[in-house]
This record gives sequence, C-alpha cells and structure tokens, in this order.
Amino acid sequence: MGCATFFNLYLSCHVTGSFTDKATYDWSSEEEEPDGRARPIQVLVVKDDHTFELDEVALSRILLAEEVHNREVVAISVAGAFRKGKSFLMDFMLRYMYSQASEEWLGEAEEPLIGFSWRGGSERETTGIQIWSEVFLVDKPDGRKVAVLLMDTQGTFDSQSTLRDSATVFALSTMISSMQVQNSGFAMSVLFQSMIFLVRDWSFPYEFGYGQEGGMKFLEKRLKISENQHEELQNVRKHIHSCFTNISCFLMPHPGLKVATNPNFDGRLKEIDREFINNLQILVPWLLSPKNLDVKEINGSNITCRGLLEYFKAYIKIYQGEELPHPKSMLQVPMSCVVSSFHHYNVCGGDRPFLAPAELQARHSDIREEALQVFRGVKKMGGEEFSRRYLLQLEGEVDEVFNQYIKHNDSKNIFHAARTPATLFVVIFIMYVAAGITGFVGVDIIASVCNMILGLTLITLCTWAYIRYSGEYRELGQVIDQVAGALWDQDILSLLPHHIHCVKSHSFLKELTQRRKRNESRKV
Ligand SMILES: Nc1nc2c(ncn2[C@@H]2O[C@H](COP(=O)(O)OP(=O)(O)OP(=O)(O)O)[C@@H](O)[C@H]2O)c(=O)[nH]1
Ligand SMILES: [Mg+2]
Repeated sequence: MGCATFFNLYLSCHVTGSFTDKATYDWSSEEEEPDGRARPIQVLVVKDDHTFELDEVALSRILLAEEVHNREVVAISVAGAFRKGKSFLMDFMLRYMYSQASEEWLGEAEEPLIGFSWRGGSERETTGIQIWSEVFLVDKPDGRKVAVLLMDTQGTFDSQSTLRDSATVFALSTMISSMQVQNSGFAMSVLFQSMIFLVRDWSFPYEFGYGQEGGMKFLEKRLKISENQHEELQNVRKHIHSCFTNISCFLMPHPGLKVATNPNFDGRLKEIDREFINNLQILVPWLLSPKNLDVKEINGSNITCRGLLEYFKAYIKIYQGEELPHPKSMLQVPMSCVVSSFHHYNVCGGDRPFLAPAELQARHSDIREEALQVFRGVKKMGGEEFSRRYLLQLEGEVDEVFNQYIKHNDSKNIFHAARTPATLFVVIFIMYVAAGITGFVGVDIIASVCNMILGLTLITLCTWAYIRYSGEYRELGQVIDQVAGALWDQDILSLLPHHIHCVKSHSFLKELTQRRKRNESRKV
C-alpha cells in the first residue's frame, strides 16, 4: 500500500502542541527509496527455514540518525494474535503522530488508511518486525524531548509460523518496547513496562462499558483471586501485578461489518461504525499524548535510540540460539554493563591536560576493575559461558579505549612531540662536532662521511617539518618518527654533554620510556 498522498499531506502539517519538528532521513543507498518518504522498514526478517535475521543497516539508519541517536526512546508496539487489526490500529497511531495531536487528527471521512500494511482476508499480512522509518520527536511536559518509535509486529499463531517463531517475535518486540498494546485477550509471563490490554470487538457494553473505565473494571474482575481457583491461575494473577509497572485495559467496540467483511474496504472513516471512531478518539490520544509516553527503561536506566540498537543486537543473538530463553531473564542481558562501563572513561580525553603515564595507567586499572565489578554484580542470563563472552568483549573494548587514550595523552606531551626534531638536532650536532674534529686531525674521509650524514639529517629535518606543517606524505613522516624514536631509545642523548642529558632524565620522559618498554613486553 503506497504512502504517498497521506504522508505528503501530513508532512506539510503545521507544528503545534508539544510535538516538535520531525527528524529527517537520508535514504541514500540504492535499494532504499530515494525520495526520503517515511514508510515501514522491515528490521526483523523471519526466514523460510524459521531463522531470524536483523537488518542492522536499516535499523542503524533509523536509530542512529543525527537528530535522534542520543534521545531517550519511547518504543510502542502492538502485539497479539494475527488478523486482529493490529496494523490497522498502528496506522491510526501514525495519523495521530503526524497530525501533531491536533483535534482533527483522525483525518477526512473519505481518506484511505495507509502506513503499515494491513488488509482483510484470512492470510497473515505482517511478518517479523517493522519499524516506521520516521522517528517522532516529542516534548514531554517535564521538558524532555523524547524519540517515539512505532513498531508493527507479526501476529501470533498464524498457520505458517512455528510456535517458536511466534514466541520469538513476540518476546523480542516485548523486550524492545517501552509501551506494548496487547491486542485482544490476555498474555502473561513476561515483564513489561507499560502494558495495555486492548480488547477488540467488545460485545458486552452493558456489563462493562467501552473505554478505559470499563476496561479497568473488567480487568480487576478477571484478575481477582478467588479461593476455588486452580493454584496455577492464582499464581499468574499474583505474578502479573508484580511484573508490570503500569497495567491498564481498554474495551473497544466492533468497527462494523464493512470493516470486518468487505474485501474492498480501504480504511476510510465513512465506513467505520461511529462508536468505534468515538472510542478510537479516546484510545489513541490516551496512548500517545506526550505525558503518557513512557521512555524505555532497562535495569533502571533510560535508554536512548543508540542504546536500543545495542539491545536489539544483543537480544537477537540470544534468540538465534537453539533454545528459547525466558524473556523475563533477558532484561538482565549483560550488554547493559558493556554499554554503561564506557561512561567511566574520560580520564584524559577532550581538553584535559596531559596526565603522567603512570597515573593514567593507575586510573585505568581502577576504573577498569570498577567496570568489571559492575558487570559481575548485575544478574545475567545465559549462564557462565554466555556471560564470559560479554566479559571478554567488555575487557577488549575497555583496553582498546585505553590504547586510544594513551595515544591521545601522549600527543599532549610537549616533550614527546618534540622528540623527533630533538633527536635530529642531536645527530646534526654530533656530526658537526665529529666532522670538525676529524677534519682537524686530518682524517678527511671520516670528516666527509660525517658531513654527508649531517647534510642528510638536515634534509630529513626539513622534510619532517614540512610533513608536520602540511599534513602530506604522512607515511614518510611516520618512518622518520620511528627512526628518530629508535635512536632516542638507544640513548643517543647520553652522548651529549651533561646539561643536555638532564632533559632526558626528566621524569616525564623517563616514565614514557618505561611505559613504552612495559607495553612492548606485554605485547610479546
Ligand atoms: N473485527 C474487527 N476487525 C478489524 C478491527 N480492526 C481492523 N479490522 C479488520 O481486520 C482485518 C485485519 O487487519 P490487520 O490490521 O491487517 O490485522 P493484523 O492483526 O495486523 O494482521 P497480521 O498482520 O496478519 O497479524 C482488516 O480487514 C481490518 O479491516 C476490529 O477492531 N475488529
Ligand atoms: Mg499486521
């Protein structure tokens, strides 16, 4: 279903209320649509052999877009059995997001409903997980600007999927979302942040009225624990309250026979029952109004779009395994520690001054140990073996960052920067003196060799200065630095008179040399 007219119309909407400018996207690669128009992007593919594939490129493009990557994320999904109008509902949510919460968000009576693909019939439509390519930026009443992500997911229990497929997509979408609408019926056993039971085609308004109030009463009654209930049912009911931070229910009327049975129905409001539309007008703002948007939280911290990408990658790895892990335990995936540990690492970055290498090393060791402690301290799933993989990843990444810091720190050391010209000057000085002495004594051949070396060193020095100044021929510059470094390490300066030698005994340089040697022996 094409999105052109609808989204062109809405993209030109005036920005009002608490919704803010939308992020813009660059769909530049050839297989993507070049016009930058928003559309559903298939990020999780369930393949014919029942394996899963995450389209990291597409997902990164959405979540790492400049405007959103550092924003806290609200991820909204609708889950439930297949063919129950999930995508249909998501498209109304899109209308609401695009209309900037204006009164007329529902649109024109004759307008077809487009966005995530939906249709009638008994065959499933949505597969895997699709994300709307446009992430909406919304100002919450507390002043935070959050990124809202809409996710459409494959329905459960269709005839082509195994139970494992359904359970995996369901669990993944649950773990990734911060707000999940459970479309018709009840599902238990996983941890959610905000869980909204949406009962479709509610046909007993005389018992419990449509909407949220009736829904909550209905839910209370359903979750009531009575003496003569089976123990298992009692446990589920006890458990459910401890699992969900927010739990609510909404009873939705039937949309009318045209919606349910007419194969040519294209979603226009004119053909939907008034009662359904009235409740839709309550339901969607209730779900999506800025104050109700729930930022994704994992282990007590708010997650940004960038963080969500990491979690997506980590979760998919778990689900690619043979067994189906319990979704609840996935909340403690070790990745969170890997991600959070990097915040510690700014001991000498940015514009902080040069730090003595020994101190840098000491701070690194402390902070590294601290990060590993955090990692070990958090409950994790998947057993020792699985955690070890992440521990190694954490250690590797921390060490990598540390190496970068060493280089960065070194570049701030003025003596270090001056090492090459100092060495070359010393060579020139020594050659000059040697040529003078040997010439005076009459050993002309050695004197001319010394003069030749002197000349070559002088040329090298000029070349080095030019490379440093212009930034060209950097490889040659590196070779000169290496040769000068090697000479420096050969204690060339000890050939000099004592007062120059003192420069080298300066503690910075001493430590630099020691650290270099330590590093080299560690590498060996
Ligand atoms: N009975 C009923 N039908 C609905 C409702 N909302 C939408 N429909 C119809 O249900 C059919 C399926 O809609 P979809 O949105 O494609 O359903 P889905 O749950 O996304 O289906 P899958 O993607 O296959 O999982 C369409 O013909 C809609 O017109 C509703 O509240 N009640
Ligand atoms: Mg669907």
